[in-house]
Amino acid sequence: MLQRNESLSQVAAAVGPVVLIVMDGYGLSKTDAGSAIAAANKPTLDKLFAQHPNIRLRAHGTAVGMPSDEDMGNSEVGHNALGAGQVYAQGAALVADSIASGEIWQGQAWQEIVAAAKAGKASRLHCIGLLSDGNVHSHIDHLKALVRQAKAEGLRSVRVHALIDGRDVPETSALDYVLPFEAFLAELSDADFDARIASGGGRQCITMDRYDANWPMVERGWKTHVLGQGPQFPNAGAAIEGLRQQHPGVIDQDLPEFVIAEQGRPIGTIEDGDAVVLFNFRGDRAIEITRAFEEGASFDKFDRVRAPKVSYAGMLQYDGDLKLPARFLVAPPAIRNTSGEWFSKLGITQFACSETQKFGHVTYFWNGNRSSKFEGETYLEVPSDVVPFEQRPWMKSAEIADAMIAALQSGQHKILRCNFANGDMVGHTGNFRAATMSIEAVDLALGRLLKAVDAAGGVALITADHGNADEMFELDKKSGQPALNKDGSPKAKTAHTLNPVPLILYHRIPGLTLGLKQTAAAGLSNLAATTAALLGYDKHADWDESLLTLA
Ligand SMILES: O=C(O)[C@H](O)COP(=O)(O)O
Ligand SMILES: [Mn+2]
Ligand SMILES: [Mn+2]
Repeated sequence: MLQRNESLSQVAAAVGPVVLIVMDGYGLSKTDAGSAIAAANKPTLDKLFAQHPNIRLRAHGTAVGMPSDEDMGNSEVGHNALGAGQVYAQGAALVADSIASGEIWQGQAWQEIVAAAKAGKASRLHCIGLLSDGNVHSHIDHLKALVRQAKAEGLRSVRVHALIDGRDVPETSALDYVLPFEAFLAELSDADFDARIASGGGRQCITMDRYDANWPMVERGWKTHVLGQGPQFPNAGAAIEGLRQQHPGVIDQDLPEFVIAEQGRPIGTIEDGDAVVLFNFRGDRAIEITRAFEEGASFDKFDRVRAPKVSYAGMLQYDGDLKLPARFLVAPPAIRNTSGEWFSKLGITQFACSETQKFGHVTYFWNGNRSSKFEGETYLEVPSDVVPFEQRPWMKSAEIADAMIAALQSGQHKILRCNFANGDMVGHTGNFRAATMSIEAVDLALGRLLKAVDAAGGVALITADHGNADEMFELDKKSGQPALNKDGSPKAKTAHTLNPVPLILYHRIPGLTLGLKQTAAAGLSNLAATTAALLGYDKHADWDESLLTLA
């Protein structure tokens, strides 16, 4: 149980609602070079930083449960840490460890996959997933381990369905992964074992939709991977080169689908009796394609044309409540005692809001990858546009602000949380000007929202889950200046950054002076206890400490 803290009782008595605002993709860069945040006109944020207590939080690497401090943060691990108040070894680390110890191969799930593939006509394993070392959704080393083990187990054939990244890694780096990987498969192949890439496409074009935003993307992936429909190429390297020629200027994540074929016949359609592993470990973008494989005749999201009877496994279980998928190779982190759960147990009402693209971030990820609500929680999803976000950099920031303001005015919620997707979603497009506008849109929304916080006598904690818009250009490691393309233009960066994020404490409650303490370890996981402190409670024993200070 969370205990009341007497020394905080005056604070709690003075504080109305507590508003938690996540500016997705808003990092604090060391330099203004290439920062869309530095370039943005953002009077509200400027004032917040100048006039209100603010500190830096660690939002990457081991501070959020990633294997190493070379790993950038991401929305899953960031929102898990924010909501759970603690840091768990995350999917990336759990899978790497399980492979290193060999435990993954001893597990029942893998054994069943091997047995099923062997029993099938083609002795074939399909591996679908994101082909990069981004370590956000997947890691190519995990895929290589799967292929090696498939051979060691005596399977005769592996087909890889490669989603092209360019979003968690440099924007046109596809061939840096595809070519060595095709060489790796060729080297492993022999008279008894045949491993090849069979299909693929840009991750923002096929298969990896999330939060039911765009099912036609998943349908396109299904047609590509399962039915073998799409433009044909002799191998994936040729596919990338060919598609780039056909679609000049299109970056990797947006490349259309491709199918590898011999004499006009796709080499790796998915058939009855095959085994399929989705080697992504992160859940949000893995759930829809998993449903397409696992659901029976009631599946109504698109016409599958043919639903092969396969043995399917996820690298992890993506949703523990929905048991999706039923079979998984590595157990996900068992995230317990989240702030959502404990505040709910205390009868504290909670409101969570974002637009579709980040809706699951403030609900499912926030609550430890749990898809059902805790008692006293109210969720509101603002439907996202289905467009390239560089065309609408304001996204739904105004509507989210409207919804939060209405929720504050209703007086029904004690804790309200929201996510502004802009800095991240527009940051991922690599479009500097649009990213600058995206930050300006957040600033405008924030200005309105904070007025409502004042009117309600509330306190706002404003933070982010990781950086993105803070570095829109690849920076030269030595000079710190933007790296240049051959034509002298700066090299766009689409991935997250390793920068810390802000935590700003905002309120205008008369007579109340609060501060934030900057500690060396201060990170996203300190937010839950800080929120509890504002409400007059000691933290849960599992949570990292509160950063609130009293004057
Ligand atoms: O899925 C994505 O869009 C990127 O891989 C990571 O972005 P997110 O972690 O901010 O969602
Ligand atoms: Mn994010
Ligand atoms: Mn992102």
